[in-house]
This record gives sequence, structure tokens and C-alpha cells, in this order.
Amino acid sequence: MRVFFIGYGQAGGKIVDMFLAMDKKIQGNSFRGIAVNTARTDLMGLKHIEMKDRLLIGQTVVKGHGVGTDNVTGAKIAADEIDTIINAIDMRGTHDIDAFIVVAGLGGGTGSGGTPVLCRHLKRIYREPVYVLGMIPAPEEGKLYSYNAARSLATLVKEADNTFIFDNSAWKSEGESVKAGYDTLNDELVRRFGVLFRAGEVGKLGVGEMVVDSSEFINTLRGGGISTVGYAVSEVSTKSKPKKSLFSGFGKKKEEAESSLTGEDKSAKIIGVIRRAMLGRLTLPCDYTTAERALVLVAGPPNELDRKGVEKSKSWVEENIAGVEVRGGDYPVESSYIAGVVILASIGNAPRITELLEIAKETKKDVLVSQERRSTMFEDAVDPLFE
Ligand SMILES: Nc1nc2c(ncn2[C@@H]2O[C@H](COP(=O)(O)OP(=O)(O)OP(=O)(O)O)[C@@H](O)[C@H]2O)c(=O)[nH]1
Repeated sequence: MRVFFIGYGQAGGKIVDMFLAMDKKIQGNSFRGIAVNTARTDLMGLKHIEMKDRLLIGQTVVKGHGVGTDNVTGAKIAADEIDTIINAIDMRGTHDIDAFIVVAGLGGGTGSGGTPVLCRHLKRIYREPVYVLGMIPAPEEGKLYSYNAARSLATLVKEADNTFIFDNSAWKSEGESVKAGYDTLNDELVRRFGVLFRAGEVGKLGVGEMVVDSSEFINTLRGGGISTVGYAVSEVSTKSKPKKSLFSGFGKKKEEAESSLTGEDKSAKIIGVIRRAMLGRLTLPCDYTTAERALVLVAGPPNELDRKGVEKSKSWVEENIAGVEVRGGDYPVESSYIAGVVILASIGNAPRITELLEIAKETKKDVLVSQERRSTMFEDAVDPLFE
């Protein structure tokens, strides 16, 4: 797919920067992206998004310092400066893209508030679908973050064509703060979504036997709502391993093969990877049986790909989800791993989202009570100097 990324806010910008780094590393040409933020320093910290594609908004309101976790202000700035944002997108070129993907941390202010506004306008102006990749906060980050994320998400399900969720709390290590884990979290996120968003592109090794083109991706996400993604890898038994690998880590940590399936036939290996992708940790842990649609994708060296394996994997996924629409295919990449990715689209039950909405409801009540208390505190006590 040809994807146009918009990294909104600090987290969004950082992650889009990583997607572009990934594309550069494998000499791909699938991704382009810009960053939008109200904080100047966040934009300065990016490495791979060109300077001209970093857009600072809201300067007259927050003077380049960010909106300080106030997503109402984030939304207002986006609405006021929507023409400037659309102009920056147009300048980068949109004629050959398959989809927009807006990436943002939903618990903050700039990305949380701005993303739904941007989605509304992108949908109004362009024919291409508009998806969101949103990170939801861990409860330990505080009630305000959960409140913001819940409000943003409740708006996004109406404004975006579909929203992929990445749950920070499900992915951070035990005993580690969310902040300390950002590098690992982002590596995980970019690796799995990177494989997914590159599906259908013609690489150096040609196209797959069962190509997943952008229309299959779009039809899988047609139901709207929220979606989650599973991922697993299996090492291939080649002696020479390529230097550049789509599934290898960024920087420090290299992905280790989760298990070695040497000796099994190609088809069984593919089914095994897809099973592990779906039953393992999802970007948003949820009840996968409630998914309306699914997309199964297998990427790996051409001699490891197998049509029968993909077909059987699709049937297995179909037996295990609520809906009957399961699409899928493969694509060849230079790698010492086979990667399996499963999109579980339009899911009906995710305990973490229910929890987020509960925290948000509580927080709303607390805010109303404290506002009431503040407004009545001076009532009838003494007379003000003047009215
Ligand atoms: N996965 C991940 N989450 C992040 C990262 N940085 C921030 N977050 C999460 O995103 C939320 C905050 O969003 P930010 O992007 O920092 O905020 P912002 O949109 O720039 O808004 P303001 O800073 O309030 O102007 C919190 O829930 C963070 O945990 C990151 O690098 N990776």
C-alpha cells in the first residue's frame, strides 16, 4: 500500500519518523509522512521527516509550547488551522496514495484533540480512506489521560474509517514505567504495522503468489469501529541471512525467533505462525471471537511462502471469529524470518476499552463535583469589592 502518514502530537510524530526510517532502511517507497504539532521542541527532535514537512500549529495560542494535555484546546487549534494542515498534506502529494493514516497518542492534548478534527476534514476532501493508529494510555498515567483518550476515541469511531489501537499498558514490561518503555513499545508497534502497511507493494523480489492489494485491506476495515493486530515470526532455516531485514529490530534489540519449526512443511509453518499471531499478544488485547472481519498476511522469503498454508490459515481464522469475511495473501521479502500478521477488524468486546470508558465516566463526575464546590465556595460568605 501507499500510505500517507500524519504524525499528530509528540508520540505520533515520533512513530511516523520511525515508519519512514523503516522504509528508508529497506529502500522502499511505500511511505510518506508529515508531522503536525503545537510544540516546537517535539518537531525539532524528529530525524527522518523532512524539515519542510514538520508543521507547527497554534503558535498564537500556545506559543510553540504544546497544549499541556488539554485536548479541547488541541481540537480547537486543529479546527482553526485546518487549511494550513491540508495545505501541507497537499504539498507533499496525495495523487498516488491508497490511504491516510493519522498516528497519535490519544491520552495527551495535541494529538488526542487534533486527530478527530483532521479525520473529519480528510474524509470531506479526499476519496481515500482515513485510518487512525492510536496509542491508549495505561491507567497509571493518570485519570486525565484516560479521560482524554476515551473522549478522543468516542469521536474517532464516528470520524475515521477505522481505528487501530495500540495499548501502552499491555505492552510495557512488568515493573517498568510507560515512559521508560517507549523505545521497546515503539519498536514493536512499528514492526508489526510496518509489515501490514507495506502489503501489496512490489519489492525487489517481485509480488507474492496471493497478492493482498489495497482494496482487500480497505474492505477488511470497512466496518469501522476499532481494530487490533496480531503478529508472530518464525525463523527460516537458511544458512545465509540477509543483512537488511524487514522484521529485524530498530537499533538495539534484534527480534528473536519465537520458535523454530524446522522440519515441518511450509504450509504447517505458515498456519503455526498465523495461529500464534492471533492467539498471542494483540496490539489491543481483546476477545478475538467478536471480530467482524479479518485479514491474514504472510511475509517472508519467496521459497517459504505457500498458497495452501495461507488458505488454511484463513479458514482457521474464519472458524474463530464472529464474521465470515477473511481475506489474505502473502508477499515476498528479503528476510531470515517468516512473519504472520492478522488484522482483527471491528471488534465488539475489548475489556481495556470498557475500563477506559469507566475511568472516563468517573473522572467526568469528579470534575463536575469539584467545579460545583469551587463555584459555591465563596457564596454568601462575604461581599466582593465590586460586581
Ligand atoms: N507508545 C508510545 N506512546 C507514547 C509515546 N510518547 C507519548 N506516548 C503516549 O501518548 C500520550 C501522550 O501523548 P503525546 O503525544 O505525548 O501528547 P501530545 O499529543 O503531543 O499533546 P500535548 O503534549 O499535551 O501537547 C500518553 O498516553 C503517552 O503515554 C511514545 O513514544 N510511544
